[in-house]
Amino acid sequence: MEVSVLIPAAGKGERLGLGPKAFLRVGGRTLLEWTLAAFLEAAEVLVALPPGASPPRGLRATFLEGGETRQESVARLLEAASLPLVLVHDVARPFVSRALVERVAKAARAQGAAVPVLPVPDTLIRPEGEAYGAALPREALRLVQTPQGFFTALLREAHAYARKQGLSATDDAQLVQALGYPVALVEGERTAFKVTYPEDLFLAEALARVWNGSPQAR
Ligand SMILES: Nc1ccn([C@@H]2O[C@H](COP(=O)(O)OP(=O)(O)OP(=O)(O)O)[C@@H](O)[C@H]2O)c(=O)n1
Ligand SMILES: C[C@](O)(CO)[C@H](O)COP(=O)(O)O
Repeated sequence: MEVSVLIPAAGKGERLGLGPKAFLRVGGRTLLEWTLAAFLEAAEVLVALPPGASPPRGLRATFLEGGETRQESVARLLEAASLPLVLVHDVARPFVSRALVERVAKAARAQGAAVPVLPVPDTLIRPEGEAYGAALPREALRLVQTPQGFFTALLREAHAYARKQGLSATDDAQLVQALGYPVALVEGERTAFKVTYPEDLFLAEALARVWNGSPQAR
């Protein structure tokens, strides 16, 4: 697939508390190894590692040092990208299917920017102090995932604009939207959840035992 895959993997994993998640082993493989399995057809894979981390041997990827924030890590990965389409995917989402990768790549190739989203399965509220507060219209809301796909030139422009304006965001789509460029939505996958908190390891260990690259339950 003629895309540059950018894997921000330089995070400290502070909420999980077990060090950088890229090297966390689940089901006998690191999260980085699980993640790279979905991108074997990509023409180029670039991975941002924590400062001082030794690049793992035997993996088909180019490694560079990440930055202080996810946004800075992606900016550094972007500098090294050589193809006109990029997919940006968190190493913290190791169980990503090739079907999702292809779905995002297809939409990004057609529209310039695309991200996977999921409906919100729980009631969502805006608390008022310690009180319940107000319920939000969850049917109008979506959970955003990665991989996020973009024309490389568009994402470079978005990061340059963000640097100039002092904008920071939790994902790349927000930076592209800040340029006034529409971001398309495609169906995400609940199995592409982000390993963030200790309890997520129960889910990751269980999924690792049955994961065959497809998000469909047996
Ligand atoms: N300076 C940073 C911070 C985050 N990331 C990456 O961004 C993705 C999503 O971030 P998150 O889940 O928050 O990972 P961490 O930053 O490691 O987690 P925490 O916030 O709990 O420290 C992860 O793949 C992480 O490695 C990165 O490349 N560079
Ligand atoms: C990019 C992302 O995975 C989209 O949902 C999310 O914003 C990353 O958040 P984090 O706090 O950096 O884990």
